[in-house]
Amino acid sequence: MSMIDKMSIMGIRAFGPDDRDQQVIRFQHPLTLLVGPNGAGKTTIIECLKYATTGDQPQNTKGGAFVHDPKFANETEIKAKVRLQCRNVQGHLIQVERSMMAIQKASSIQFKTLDGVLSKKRNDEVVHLTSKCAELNKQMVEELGVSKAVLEHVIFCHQEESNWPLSEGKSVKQKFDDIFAATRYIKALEEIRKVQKSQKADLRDNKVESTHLKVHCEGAAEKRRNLQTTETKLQASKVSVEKITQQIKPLETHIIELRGKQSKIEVMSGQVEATKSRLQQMLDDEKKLKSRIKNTFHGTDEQLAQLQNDQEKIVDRKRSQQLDCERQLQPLEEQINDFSKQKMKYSVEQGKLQQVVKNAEEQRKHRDELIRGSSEEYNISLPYIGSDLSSQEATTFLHL
Ligand SMILES: Nc1ncnc2c1ncn2[C@@H]1O[C@H](COP(=O)(O)OP(=O)(O)OP(=O)(O)O)[C@@H](O)[C@H]1O
Repeated sequence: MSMIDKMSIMGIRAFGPDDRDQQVIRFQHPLTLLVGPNGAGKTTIIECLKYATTGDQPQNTKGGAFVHDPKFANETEIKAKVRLQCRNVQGHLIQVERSMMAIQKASSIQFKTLDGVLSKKRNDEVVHLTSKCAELNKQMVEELGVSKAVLEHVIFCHQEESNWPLSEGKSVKQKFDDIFAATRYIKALEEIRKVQKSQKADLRDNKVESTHLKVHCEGAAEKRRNLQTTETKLQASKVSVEKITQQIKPLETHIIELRGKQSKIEVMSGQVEATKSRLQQMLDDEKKLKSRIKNTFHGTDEQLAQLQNDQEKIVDRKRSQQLDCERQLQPLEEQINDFSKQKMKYSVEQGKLQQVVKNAEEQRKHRDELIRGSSEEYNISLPYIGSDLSSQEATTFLHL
């Protein structure tokens, strides 16, 4: 629980602005009673407590009325300061200091709020939070663990406003709502309902999804098991493949050797085939030769050799005779050639002459027609009318 230890006031309302005017109030626990005559400053102390904790000045003090009046001090400038020392909700010592300034102008007082500072011990080190860099009022609410509404309307309630529970219902309700943070609570409830609703929807979706996921999980587990089995099989297969590969290696070498042998055998079988076909050819030749042999020789090999020798000599002689004949034949062939050429020449001449004869025959026929035509025209009787005219007859006709 938070607790107020002491507070010093300077330059607020009737409290003077000089250092010697500074008043320090030590609060007793569990209860402190402020007793004094009217105008002694009891209300001011409560106002200062509220100001120090919430940062709020009393109502109707805008324009610097909360600060000690400069006219009273015969000063143009008054600096007011409230310093409050207390224990926060964790029991740690904290101190808050707030300052204001009132400057006397010709016809009015200018008011300024100066920086506030919250000092706090953290790990044996004093940390200062200024109102420049932190939200001092919010920080104080957190430190004291009491809401601003409670500080304002309950703990440090101004005497002039202490009758608020008797005021009209709407404002009473508003204050109670603020004190009990009902508005926030209602908002929070609404928010919780919204979140609950959305989470229920999410939950429904998640349930459906989880059903699907369960199915997927089971499927995945099944697949994982299958994968494991397959991997085991694969491993075993790899081992056996390795073994077989090792066994195959010498076999491959053997196969290479066998292939070499096979190609040699193929070459040899080709040679055998060729030999066989040659043999067959020779057998056929032998058969043919044997069929052409009319008289079988029954003598010895030497006699056969002698006979062959004789035959070769005869063949040589015949060849020499053939050569002689060929030599004699050559001029005869040349003569035949010349004769052929002459024959060709005569044939050409014969053709030409035949053409001349044909032309002469046509001219003669033409001549005969002319003679017959003339004899008919001039009524000349011809002895050989109707048959071809001889040259002499034609010449005779021309000399008539
Ligand atoms: N701006 C100011 N400058 C100087 N003095 C001021 C200023 N405002 C108020 N005062 C004086 O401060 C005193 C107010 O004191 P306060 O109201 O705190 O006394 P109180 O003890 O609460 O009196 P009561 O018992 O009548 O409520 C008054 O004497 C008033 O004249």
